[in-house]
Amino acid sequence: MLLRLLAMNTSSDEVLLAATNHDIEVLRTLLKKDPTLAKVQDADTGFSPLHAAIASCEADEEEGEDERAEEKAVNGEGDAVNNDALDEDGALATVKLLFENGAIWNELDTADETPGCLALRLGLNKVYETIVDAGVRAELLFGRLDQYDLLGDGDDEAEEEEQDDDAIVGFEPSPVEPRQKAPWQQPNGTANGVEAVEGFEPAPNPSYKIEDEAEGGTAQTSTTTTAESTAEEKVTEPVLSNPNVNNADYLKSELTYSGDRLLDSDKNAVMMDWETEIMKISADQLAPKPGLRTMNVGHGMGIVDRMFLENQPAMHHICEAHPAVIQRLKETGWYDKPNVTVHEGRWQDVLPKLVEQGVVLDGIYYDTYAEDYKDLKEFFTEYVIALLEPDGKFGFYNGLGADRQVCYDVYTKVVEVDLFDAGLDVEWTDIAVPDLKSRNEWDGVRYPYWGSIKTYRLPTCKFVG
Ligand SMILES: C[S@@+](CC[C@H](N)C(=O)[O-])C[C@H]1O[C@@H](n2cnc3c(N)ncnc32)[C@H](O)[C@@H]1O
Repeated sequence: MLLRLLAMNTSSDEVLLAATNHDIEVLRTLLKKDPTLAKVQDADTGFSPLHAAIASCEADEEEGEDERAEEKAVNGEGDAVNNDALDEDGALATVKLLFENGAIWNELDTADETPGCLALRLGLNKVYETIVDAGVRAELLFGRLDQYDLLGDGDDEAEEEEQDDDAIVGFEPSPVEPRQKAPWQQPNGTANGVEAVEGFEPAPNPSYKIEDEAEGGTAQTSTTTTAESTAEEKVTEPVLSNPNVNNADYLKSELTYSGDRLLDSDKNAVMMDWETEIMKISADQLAPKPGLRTMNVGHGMGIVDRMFLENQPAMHHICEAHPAVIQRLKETGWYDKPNVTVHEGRWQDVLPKLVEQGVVLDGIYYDTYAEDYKDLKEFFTEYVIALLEPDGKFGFYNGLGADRQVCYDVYTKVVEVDLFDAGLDVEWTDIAVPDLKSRNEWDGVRYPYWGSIKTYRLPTCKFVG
């Protein structure tokens, strides 16, 4: 890569080369002239300067096996292995400088790796942690901006509707994990088809844009970055490739219960039997003894509701919005079970009524489908705090960013901060994710998730004491 870049002479190439060489002085000069250069991408590899700074710590492909073995012996398995690898500090300084200039933490290269994926794969732990921190700051910042954007003046319905239809680029829903969508997840899940969220430091020229979603949701995002182009010049047409990714469309779609899974009409897994252990531990954490008052939002296959009932609650509320699932609840006798109340409708409509009625609960679980992080946030900021006993517990299905480790790590921290803002402390219980691929769990499912993630982090939240 180094040689190829040497032959180039545009500002983009210069910045990629300086990043590759961890040449802080040159990089600083280039970025001072044009900070948007922190966001360029190499046309062939899709490398951003962040990728370049990290990738130069990787062993050369031409390097012989013997040399590599020798270096591994010196550096230890899993550590970065070539001479440049010894310059993790250089990579770290470069990465920090790039973030200060608005580099994008979750940009994908053509090999479908973000800078964080690369750092993790190469064992560059300090760089990885810096990227996670930058991702957290960027996501928190955009979360706040999103909130601010949605506030509007509050008295113009047309304006509010319009705002709902707008999308900040980088906040597109994703079919990669439709159960819970983190804002950055790209519409079609392909490499380079992503318009990502900026780095944490306010860039001199903020480059996120508000764009109207295309009607019908059928095309793809395309991002073109030429050697001289900037983030502002990227051509982005974010639209949905999956008609079921928003909650309203999902609730109108057909569902299929087939043995060990519940699929939507696009063959996305709404719920799968392998998640039983997660449901069991969640119910046990939230209602550890008989006689408690519990609620589950999102019935799905009814697994977590069965687990709640095993713990003999004094009352158990179920809130479910999909007509096919409600039909199933009727057919399988849930309406007749003692101490169970089924609430038909979206939690957004049901919960305000429960608050009004003065319902108080000891345990609340949230596991819906085709909703975004901001829905989960609204759920705990508005309703958990209104319905939960002072010593009650709240849990949710934690699949945010579960398609890659760096995103999962970022959202673990983002949700922790937002929970704390809402007055809730979270404790994580680690559960090993089974090897779903070798068990053929994804056969017949459109978008597998939990791909590379080995540990599910199960949240149990209590009011800050
Ligand atoms: C992933 S499944 C829940 C699986 C469940 N935890 C289990 O153990 O089987 C999600 C459920 O949430 C329901 N749902 C989606 N959006 C909803 C909303 N806004 N309000 C209430 N239920 C919703 C879906 O119809 C679906 O039944």
